[in-house]
Amino acid sequence: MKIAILGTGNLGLSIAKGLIFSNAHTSLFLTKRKTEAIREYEEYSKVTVTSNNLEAVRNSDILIFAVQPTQLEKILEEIKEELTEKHVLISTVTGFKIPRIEKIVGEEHFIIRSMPNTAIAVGKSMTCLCSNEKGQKRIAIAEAIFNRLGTSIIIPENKMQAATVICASGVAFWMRLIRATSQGAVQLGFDAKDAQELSMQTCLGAASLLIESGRHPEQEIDKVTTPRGCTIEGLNEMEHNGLSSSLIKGIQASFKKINNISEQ
Ligand SMILES: NC(=O)C1=CN([C@@H]2O[C@H](COP(=O)(O)OP(=O)(O)OC[C@H]3O[C@@H](n4cnc5c(N)ncnc54)[C@H](OP(=O)(O)O)[C@@H]3O)[C@@H](O)[C@H]2O)C=CC1
Ligand SMILES: O=C(O)[C@@H]1CCC=N1
Repeated sequence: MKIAILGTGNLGLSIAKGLIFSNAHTSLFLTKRKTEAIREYEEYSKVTVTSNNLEAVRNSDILIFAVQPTQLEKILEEIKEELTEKHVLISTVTGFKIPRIEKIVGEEHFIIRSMPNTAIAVGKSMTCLCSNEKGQKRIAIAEAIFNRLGTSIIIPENKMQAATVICASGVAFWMRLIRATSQGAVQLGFDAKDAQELSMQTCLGAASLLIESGRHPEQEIDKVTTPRGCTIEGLNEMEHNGLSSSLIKGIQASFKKINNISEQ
């Protein structure tokens, strides 16, 4: 696949790393205006680093846009005359809806919105996808790319904001939970390095149990909570202090904010 990432910042570079390390491209163009920070990626085979978006578009079939929301309109205006029927446009830009993209480049193009997360750099992104009507014919290409870099699901566009909160912001939420449990482990006597290892691996194991068994979290909790034991003691103390409620409220606040941003 001839792929271009237009806007190789945090997310764009995470996608690039995932593509490079899974050998998913036949050529990969990485663009940004100040290229010094990503110049080293030219060492990888079939990777071109450039500030020239038009060159990247001309030489690629799949265009992944990973600029900030305020930068997307400008870049679409810049490249729209270069678009042909071979191009599949995949936007990762938060809150920038498909009709707005169509208004700039035209409805005749294959347009897909994707919401990956930064775990794409290690091939573990949960990515949500949706498309315009035309794009339905090419969404399998986006699935193929993002399934190499984790897991993907197709959702209606009106759920993209919610998906952003749960999956993209979600990485930050889970990081805090890992940090908090590491801090707890340090207080119980582990050094910081071991504490983080215990916390990360336990988190991975818990998620893997659910993924592999298909069971509900409470079924797994029942297996751990010995009557009158330490697990239920700790769990109930966390709930008295609002663990579940605080997470749900945080998710709601995040969702409210994302809806406000995309109305602006
Ligand atoms: N971070 C995340 O977890 C997620 C982010 N997103 C979305 O992805 C998008 C990117 O986010 P993020 O990576 O964090 O943002 P960054 O600011 O890190 O990256 C944007 C990049 O775009 C480059 N850029 C800006 N204008 C142009 C241009 N005209 N031509 C070429 N490159 C350009 C910038 O570099 P330079 O200034 O050198 O040009 C910068 O490196 C956002 O819309 C965000 O909402 C979506 C899912 C998850
Ligand atoms: O925090 C944000 O607004 C963006 C969207 C999801 C991840 N980063």
